[in-house]
Amino acid sequence: MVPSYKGSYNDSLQATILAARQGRPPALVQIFEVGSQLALDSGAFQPVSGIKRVDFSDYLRPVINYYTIGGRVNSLPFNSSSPVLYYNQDLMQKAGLNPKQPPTTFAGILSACKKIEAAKLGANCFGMSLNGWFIEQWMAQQGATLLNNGNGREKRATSVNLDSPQGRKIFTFFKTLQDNKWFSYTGKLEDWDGSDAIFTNQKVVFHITSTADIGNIRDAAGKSGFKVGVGVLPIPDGSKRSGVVIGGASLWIPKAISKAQAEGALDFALYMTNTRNMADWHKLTGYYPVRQSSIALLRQQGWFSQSPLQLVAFNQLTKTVPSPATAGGLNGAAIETRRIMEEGVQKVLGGASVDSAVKETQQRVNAALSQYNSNFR
Ligand SMILES: O=P(O)(O)OC[C@H](O)CO
Repeated sequence: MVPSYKGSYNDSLQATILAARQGRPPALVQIFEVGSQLALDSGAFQPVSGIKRVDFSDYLRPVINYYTIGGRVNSLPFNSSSPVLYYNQDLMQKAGLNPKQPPTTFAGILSACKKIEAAKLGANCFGMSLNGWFIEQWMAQQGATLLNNGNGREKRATSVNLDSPQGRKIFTFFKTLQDNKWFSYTGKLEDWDGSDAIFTNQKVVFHITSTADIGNIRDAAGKSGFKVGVGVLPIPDGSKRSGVVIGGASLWIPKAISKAQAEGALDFALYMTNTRNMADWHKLTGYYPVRQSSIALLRQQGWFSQSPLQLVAFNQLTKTVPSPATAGGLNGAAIETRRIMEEGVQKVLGGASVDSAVKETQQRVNAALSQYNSNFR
C-alpha cells in the first residue's frame, strides 16, 4: 500500500472523487464525516458492509449510526471526535475562577470573560477556529436538527434550521463576545492550527476544538508552561444537553478496484482499527476509541483514571442521547454550506446584526442545497 497525502479533509475528498472519475481511485480513503453524502452521491464507493462480513456490533452506537446511511454501513469508522472546551488552569486561577469548575454554558463563558477582563491578565477570554462543525454541534446539543427531512437522513435536505431560536442563540453568543472584545481568532476561516496556537501561546484562557487535539495541546501546553484542563462543550443557555454528533472521519473503499484489492483494503482498515490499535490511537491523539473492546482494554489498563482529560471527552460521547439531531446532518453540499455558515458568523464578528446574518446565512445555505439537489431530479 502506498500512502498519499492530499491536504485538508476538503482537499482529499475532492481529489479522491476526481481520481475515481478518472478511473484511478486509491483503494482506501479517509473522508471526513460531513463528506459522507457527497461520497455516496459520487457513486464512486462501495459500502464496506458489502465487501465481506464484518462484526459491526463492536462499534460504539453513535459512531456506527453516523456512517449507516440508508440501512448500509458505507464506510469503516476510524478517527472519531467531538468538540470540547480546553482551558488554561493557571490563568483561570489568576482571574479568580475555579479551574475545577470550567464553564459549561455560553452564559458561563460570558460571565467568566467579565472576570478575565477585570483581572488584566494580558490574555483574552476566548478563541476558537470558525468552523461550521461547531454550529452543527450546538444545534444538536439543543436537540434541534440542523437540516429538515430528519437532518437530511430521511430524504435530501432542502432547508437549514438556522433562522430559529436555536440558531439565533449561537450567532448571539458571537455577537456578545465581539461587542465586548472577548473573542480572538486569526481572522481566517477554518484555521484549526492558528486557533490552537493562540491558546497554547496563552493568548486566551478558553478554547474550543476537537478532542483530536488533546494529545497535541497537552504537549504544547507543557512546553508553554501551563496546566491545561478539558471540559464538556459549553452549550447555549436554556437547553438540555442532548449530546454531540460524532466528528472526524471514516475509511471508504472505491468501486473501481478489483475484488481482491477491495478485500485487501478492508483487511488493512480492520487491522488499523483493531482493538489494540484503536486503543493506542486514542491514547496518542484524543480521538475516541470507537470499539467496545478497545474501551474494555483501556479500562483494564486503568487508562481512564490515569488520563482525566480524555475521560471528560469520552463521557460526553457516552451521555449523548440518540435522536435525529445528534445523528448529525447530511447534505451533499456540506463543504459549501459549512463555509456559508462560517461566513455568517464572521459577519457578526465584523459588526453585522444577528438578525441580518442569520437570515442571509439561511437563505444562502438553502440556495446551495437547492442547487446541489437539482442534480438529482
Ligand atoms: O478535527 P477532527 O478530525 O476531529 O474533525 C473535526 C470535524 O468533524 C471535521 O468535519
